[in-house]
This record gives sequence, C-alpha cells and structure tokens, in this order.
Amino acid sequence: MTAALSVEGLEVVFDRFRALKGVSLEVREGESYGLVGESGSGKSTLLRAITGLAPASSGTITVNGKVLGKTREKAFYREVQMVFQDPYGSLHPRQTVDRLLQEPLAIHGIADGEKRIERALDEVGLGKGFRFRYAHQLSGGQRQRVAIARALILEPSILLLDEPTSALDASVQAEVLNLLEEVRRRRKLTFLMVSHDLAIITHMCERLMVMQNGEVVETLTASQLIGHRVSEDYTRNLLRASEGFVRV
Ligand SMILES: Nc1ncnc2c1ncn2[C@@H]1O[C@H](COP(=O)(O)OP(=O)(O)OP(=O)(O)O)[C@@H](O)[C@H]1O
Repeated sequence: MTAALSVEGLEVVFDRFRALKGVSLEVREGESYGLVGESGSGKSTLLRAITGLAPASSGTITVNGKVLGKTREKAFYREVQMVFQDPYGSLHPRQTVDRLLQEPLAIHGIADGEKRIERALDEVGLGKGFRFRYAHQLSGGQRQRVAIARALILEPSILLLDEPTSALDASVQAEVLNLLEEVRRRRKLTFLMVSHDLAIITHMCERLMVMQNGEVVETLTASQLIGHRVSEDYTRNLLRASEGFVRV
C-alpha cells in the first residue's frame, strides 16, 4: 500500500529547545494511525509541523507522494486538515455555523458550496437546522461536530486529529469517536490521531507510535499494545499508568 503521509528525520527547535529530535513515521493510505506518549513528548508539535504551524528545521514531509516545502501552499489544505482539541478555542463564538463553513470554501474559491455544506452538516449528524446557529449557542460536542464538518468541507484525504475528544464529556466522547470512524470509512480517509488515552487509540487505530522527549520510542500495532507485547519499558509504564486499560 502507498504512504499517504511520511515524515523522515523531522526536527523542530523552539529557541534552543529540541521539541522533535529526528522523528520518522509512515502512515498508509486509508489507515488510522495513533500517536501516544506523556505530556510534552512532542505529539502536538508533530501534527503542527505537518500543517506548517510549527517550524521544522530539518527533515522531509511527504503527502500523497509530494514532498512539502518550507511553506504550505493552498493546495496542501485540500489534502490535509486538522481538528484541534478544544472546540471552544477553534471556532469563533460569534460566527454562525454557515459562516464558519463558508470561510474555507471562499478561500479556496469553491463553487458548489451549498451542496458541500449540506452534506457536511448531515454527515456530522447536525443537519440543516444548525446552519444559522451561532457557535456560542452550541454544546461542546456540537461544536466539535462543526469543527469536523469544517475540516471535511474541502474534501481532504488526510485528517490530523489532536486529542479530538478530550475536552468533551465521556458520553459525548464516544459519539464523536464513532462519528469520526464512520466518516473515515465513508470517505476512505487517512487519520493521524493524538490521544493520551490508550483505550481510545487502540479502539480507533490500527498502528501507533510511542513518543518520549521528542523521539520515537517504538511503533506497535493496536493488538500488540492490547496484548502488552511491547519492547520498551517506557511503553510498559504508559500501560501501567492507564490502569483502567490494563484491567481490560
Ligand atoms: N510554541 C512553542 N514554543 C516553545 N516551546 C514549545 C512550543 N510548542 C511546544 N513547545 C514545547 O515542546 C514540547 C512538546 O510539546 P507538545 O505540545 O508537542 O507535547 P504533547 O506531547 O503534545 O503534550 P500534551 O499531551 O500535553 O499536549 C513541550 O516541552 C512544549 O513545552
């Protein structure tokens, strides 16, 4: 299978702090790939470097066979979209859902906006009734659905998901995770997903990478993690720390 996304020797330095120290990974087309590791290990920085929000000082990022340059061209965002952790911060509260969805369409000069907006709202389980509501009138779960609709509206092939449900209540979390999984299957999307919750990662992802201090510790399949067939003590400790998961 071809790689949808590959990262080779990626370095990110903030002032003199090396947040990523030569990270490599390969995500296959249509795969859902997880990133785990304790807080500060560089998971978000990796997603942000892919989208151009964090400065890569060296390394190569390839998306659908195309090596990215220093800056992201407009076309990149039609291939890759990101969903952030906090649906309160990522959507302007005083904008209507319609305006939030129109914005990327206008930037990319897309003509069949009406159809895309209706499809996206249906797909995320909100429907037309939500189109002229303001973001501040929505619950956290509904906001995250709008954020997902906005990510889908340009019909990307890759979604980068940074803890997409950790700001939500447990019951809403499951609904949003199921929605993401449905959308992935329907649209044959590739996911690269960060979560601190190993149960979520093993539920959603086929393979995963464990990170620590800006480096790759090991890569595993979900079933290796579930079966505790891990090579590194760091991963064993992560498993131990998520005790609920260990008991399963
Ligand atoms: N813009 C920035 N300027 C300076 N340091 C930064 C910046 N962004 C991230 N860092 C640092 O880089 C390291 C990795 O941060 P990152 O957010 O990628 O970790 P993470 O694994 O996603 O953690 P969490 O699970 O808490 O979100 C941290 O030490 C963080 O303080």
